[in-house]
Amino acid sequence: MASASVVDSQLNEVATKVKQYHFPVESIPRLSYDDPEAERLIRNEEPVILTGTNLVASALQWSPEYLSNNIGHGTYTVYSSKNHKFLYYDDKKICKVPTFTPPTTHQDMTFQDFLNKVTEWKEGEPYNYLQQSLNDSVGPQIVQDFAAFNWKWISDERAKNNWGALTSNLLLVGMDGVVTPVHYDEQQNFFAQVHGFKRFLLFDPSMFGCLYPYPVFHPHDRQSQVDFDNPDFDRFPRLRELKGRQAILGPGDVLYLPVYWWHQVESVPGYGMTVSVNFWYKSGPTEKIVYPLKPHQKVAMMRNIEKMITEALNNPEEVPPLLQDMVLGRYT
Ligand SMILES: C[C@@H](CC(=O)O)C(=O)C(=O)O
Ligand SMILES: [Zn+2]
Repeated sequence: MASASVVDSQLNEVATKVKQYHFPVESIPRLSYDDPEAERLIRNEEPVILTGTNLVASALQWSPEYLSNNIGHGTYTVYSSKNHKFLYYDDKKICKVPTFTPPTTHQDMTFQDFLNKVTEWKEGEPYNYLQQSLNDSVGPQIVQDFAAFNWKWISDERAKNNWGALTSNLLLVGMDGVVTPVHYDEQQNFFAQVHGFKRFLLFDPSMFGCLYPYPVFHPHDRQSQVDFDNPDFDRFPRLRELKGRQAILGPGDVLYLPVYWWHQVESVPGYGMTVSVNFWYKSGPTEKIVYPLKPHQKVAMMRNIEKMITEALNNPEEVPPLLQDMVLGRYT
């Protein structure tokens, strides 16, 4: 397990290697977990990298090899993609878009089979990304490591910020260079980096108009239609206004990723496989409506309006003309 100073020097090196895109990025603050400023940012639903939480200190030994030797012989969901991008889709919504073709496939396999696929991988073959909620199928050593997470710290954070229940811990084991393209989630997230380095690109909820998410009824709901590697400024002109934030995480780092914040997550190419564990929490109730509404509240409102219109029309194809009739030439 690398010391904090080794991780810091590696982070500086990684920062020089990550891909630059068309938009400017500013760094997310990197603060000790007990810094009052860190607490203020979390309270204010702004992202912050936390050091020293020891949230997953017991998992810093979770190299892919350690996991292969200790996770047991249960099966785990492994996604495969023809390229390094893993664009999420909700298979329950495919029925709404008959022409939809899933960009990835997935199958359940043992961790050992997954690791064999990765070690035997050759250029041109599909990329693989293990993404599985941690459950009781893991071996006793992993259970012991999981139980030793700093649950007191994270439970105190949940209570202090009045969040809802922990919904899941996703174990993420990625090949070198895999990317989860830009999207937002509807849960609060403490994202713990365990092995290897990940670069997050973050965009605050007010950037909704620059990131052109798929319609809510689409299988790619919550995902941006934009491809940062091939930005289509004709189709998505407000992409030019995009301003991003960046967080580079090394082993032991925890990123507070606020609900509705857009993020793209990259396993930094050339730094090997990555292992992460996220902690998704239901967001808390809105204590009191304060005007003007915050951008993420407007996103939630837009989602509800889209859902209501789609349901009322009972035909996704009628949604675009109705919304255009409502807006074009009247509000534009
Ligand atoms: C799955 C993860 C992305 C990644 O680590 O590839 C993510 O989007 C999240 O934790 O909200
Ligand atoms: Zn996410």
